[in-house]
Amino acid sequence: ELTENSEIKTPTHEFLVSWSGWLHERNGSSATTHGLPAAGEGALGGRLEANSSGKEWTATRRLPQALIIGVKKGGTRALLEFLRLHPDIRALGSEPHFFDRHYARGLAWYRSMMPKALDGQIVMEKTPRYFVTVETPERVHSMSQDVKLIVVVRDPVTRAISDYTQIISKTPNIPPFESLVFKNHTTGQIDSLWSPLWIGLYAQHLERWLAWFPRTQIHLVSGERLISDPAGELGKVQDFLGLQRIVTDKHFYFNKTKGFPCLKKPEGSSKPHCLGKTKGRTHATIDPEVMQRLRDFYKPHNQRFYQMVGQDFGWQ
Ligand SMILES: Nc1ncnc2c1ncn2[C@@H]1O[C@H](COP(=O)(O)OS(=O)(=O)O)[C@@H](OP(=O)(O)O)[C@H]1O
Repeated sequence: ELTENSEIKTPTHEFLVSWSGWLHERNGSSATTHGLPAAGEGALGGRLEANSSGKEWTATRRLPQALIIGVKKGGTRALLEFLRLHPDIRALGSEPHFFDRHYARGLAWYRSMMPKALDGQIVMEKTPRYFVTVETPERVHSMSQDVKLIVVVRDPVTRAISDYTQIISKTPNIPPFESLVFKNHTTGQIDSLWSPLWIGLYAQHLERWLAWFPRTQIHLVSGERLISDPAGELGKVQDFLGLQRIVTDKHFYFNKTKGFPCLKKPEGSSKPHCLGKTKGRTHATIDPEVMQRLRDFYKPHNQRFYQMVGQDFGWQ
């Protein structure tokens, strides 16, 4: 199910998402691709029907022009699903893990995984692990110097607990969060190399990206605001991508049972839709003292991150 973190295992096109069956609201504009009829992947696979102007449009597989590179548990799936409502975005549903795991397969393979797109449409994918893998920035840069990079960041303490919640759901016998956090329980030294904590050292990871890409090419999304004001965050992402603001507050509703914003009409459907069960899980209650230790630990790292990006995310 594409709302999960399904990873591409074999070079197959079966994972490719289909073009929207849902006609997007588009401010009455008849601009370029917005004027196309909704069509299935089959229709996009070859030549599309001639449109009203009698012109033919051919969709091709292209390398992505935008990537959601992280962070794991930041809200990357929500962002991708929301962006997908935009008729000028063609997004791969699963995580291809090209730059971190399947790089040896080559760019032709990577391109073949991408959904077909028309001229003017932006092709994108999300693999949250890219943000923290050392070799990725250089590899992405060698594919394209102009690629637009998006990072969804979330309070690193909450993010770590979210990560742990996923780990324990798969490996129920692992020790409690409170004991994994410390390298040495007696001294209270934090184990910053434990993956759920290490991923939250955003400044450290971002620094590696900034060695290859200018700051202007990296857009940061607040994972918290993506929940409290999805339309506001989506507006900024659309601006960053140079797109018309088509995904707006009209597309969202707050689902009280889920406790998260959901889509009134997701891509390819006319029914309201929330993300799957693994998104928006109930977190374990963590010892408040350990929480405070973690907040203290992240404080200087967060401050450095705010300075680097020129934005204060307000994490405590
Ligand atoms: N609209 C909406 N619905 C459900 N969940 C939402 C939404 N927006 C953001 N989130 C938050 O997304 C968190 C999962 O992040 P990711 O999708 O980046 O996770 S993953 O890295 O792909 O595993 C997930 O983390 P948990 O709450 O810990 O499950 C959510 O808090």
